Amino acid sequence: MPFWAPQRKQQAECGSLSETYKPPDGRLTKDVLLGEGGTGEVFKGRHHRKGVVAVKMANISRDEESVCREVSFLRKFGGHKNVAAFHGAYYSAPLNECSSELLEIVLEYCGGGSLHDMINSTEGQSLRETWIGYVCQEVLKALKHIHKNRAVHRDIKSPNIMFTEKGKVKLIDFGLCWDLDPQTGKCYESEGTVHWMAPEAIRRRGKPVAYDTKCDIWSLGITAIEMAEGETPYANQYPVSDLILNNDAPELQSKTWSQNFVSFVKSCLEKEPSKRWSAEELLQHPFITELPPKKTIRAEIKKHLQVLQNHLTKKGLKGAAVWTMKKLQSAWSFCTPQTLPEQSVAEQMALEGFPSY
Ligand SMILES: Nc1ncnc2c1ncn2[C@@H]1O[C@H](COP(=O)(O)OP(=O)(O)OP(=O)(O)O)[C@@H](O)[C@H]1O
Repeated sequence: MPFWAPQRKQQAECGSLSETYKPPDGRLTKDVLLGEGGTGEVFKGRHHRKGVVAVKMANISRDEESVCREVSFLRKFGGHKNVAAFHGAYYSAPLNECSSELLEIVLEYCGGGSLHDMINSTEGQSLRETWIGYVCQEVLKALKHIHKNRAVHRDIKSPNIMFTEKGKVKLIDFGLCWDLDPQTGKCYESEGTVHWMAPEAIRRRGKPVAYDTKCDIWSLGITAIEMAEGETPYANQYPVSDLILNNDAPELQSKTWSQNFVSFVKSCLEKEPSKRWSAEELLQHPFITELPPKKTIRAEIKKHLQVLQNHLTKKGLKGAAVWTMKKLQSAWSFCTPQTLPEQSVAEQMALEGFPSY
């Protein structure tokens, strides 16, 4: 059992987890690693009924409570069209004494990658304004639904916003999602990823925090700046939490953005939460209502994602080819006193089926 595994007093609890999350009644395979977070690795896989899926290998030995909470929120919100659909969670017993108990959380596969990756691999790290509006609109729809159900996501940021291959927008990572207190409508734990956190959700020394659904709206405003300018405010500054607390609300830096976009960001980034717009109100903001037809934007994004994907594949193959070339060169230089001329290596690689560039 790993050192971080909580001591489980009741064996029954363990038994009940395997009872609640029975193994799939068919095949669930995992192949390519898609990403990794604090909860565990995420693989591309195949589900016997759902076809291609994403499988999040959540480590329950490390933090059972938060994994089970994430599953319950996925169950609750996974039916919304802007949330990666939830297809089930399956218990996986530790393989040996050193491995952990896992819950295999099966989700809709988002083959277009994350918004974070898209921003970083787009030239100038800046997205078109209409694309930014479209992403915000889709995230706002998910947030309106979550907030109506008196919950907060608390981790809205570009790595948690995914695209399908068709350019649809899906929210992931409900690990920090929380039900608001039924009496007060507030949340009292300071949680989130600091660069995207609303000022009221950041703990000031010695003072308790209390915040509501508006914390997600602030994070969306920061994500909008990220899409426009390639990075969050205070990206390379320290300490970020003090800067968020003590400075005026961040704004778009460039003067080239439209008035509608500037006003949208301002409505998301009001430091006073009661003045900050709600998801429902923002869906009526002209930046959103005056967007071109969704079909048009989605087609543009789909094409862009394909170009990025092709570029990455090429780069990946090229990387593999260079690695093989170096390996072959070192192997041959070991056998023969002289290093083989590059052309011979290239010929050998062609024989091995590597494409030429
Ligand atoms: N449904 C999905 N389809 C495709 N890729 C996914 C999917 N879900 C997650 N990923 C990939 O796996 C990564 C980690 O996923 P996720 O954010 O859910 O994990 P986490 O452990 O909760 O992360 P964190 O530590 O940031 O909270 C994502 O950034 C993304 O690249």
